[in-house]
Amino acid sequence: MSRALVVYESMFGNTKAIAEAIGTALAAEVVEVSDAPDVLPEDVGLLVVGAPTHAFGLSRPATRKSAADQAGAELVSAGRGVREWLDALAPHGRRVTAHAFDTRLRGGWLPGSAAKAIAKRLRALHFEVPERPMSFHVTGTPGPLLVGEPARATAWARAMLTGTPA
Ligand SMILES: Cc1cc2nc3c(=O)[nH]c(=O)nc-3n(C[C@H](O)[C@H](O)[C@H](O)COP(=O)(O)O)c2cc1C
Repeated sequence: MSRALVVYESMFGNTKAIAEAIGTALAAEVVEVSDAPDVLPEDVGLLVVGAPTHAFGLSRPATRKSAADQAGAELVSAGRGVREWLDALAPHGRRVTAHAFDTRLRGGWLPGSAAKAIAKRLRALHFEVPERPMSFHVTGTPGPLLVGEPARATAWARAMLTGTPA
């Protein structure tokens, strides 16, 4: 039977919390990006990928360093980011559905989103990406998430299973 896999990158733990809400709703394995497989397991039919928005897109070593300096001992992702993982991911040659999400600051004044960059890369890797990327919002760089965002993530994930937009 086909299963779901959730892969996340997170500096302060906010993207991790959203990934875990999605993972629970999908009964999926949830893995931090440094532990994510570079060859997608054969039985994965649904992939969900999330990362924090850094400098209008996906993190880079320099933005992760800046986040790590702020996070201190609380740092979650100490290794590679989703950008480097997707660069390393082997072609899978079969139909796999994928969804992209990010966390980002609330309000609309900053352009760009890591989720958009993830969706673009997933499509380039021949994943089926059926919907627009999804953003969940934090109140400041270290968080916390806006009240209700984990519940919104749960609803989004449930909608993936039924094919209805959240
Ligand atoms: C170096 C750096 C750059 C950032 N750039 C952006 C940005 O361009 N747009 C935005 O909305 N948030 C930006 N943020 C805020 C992050 O999106 C926020 O820290 C993240 O959602 C927290 O998730 P995490 O706890 O999983 O790391 C930035 C944060 C850092 C540390």
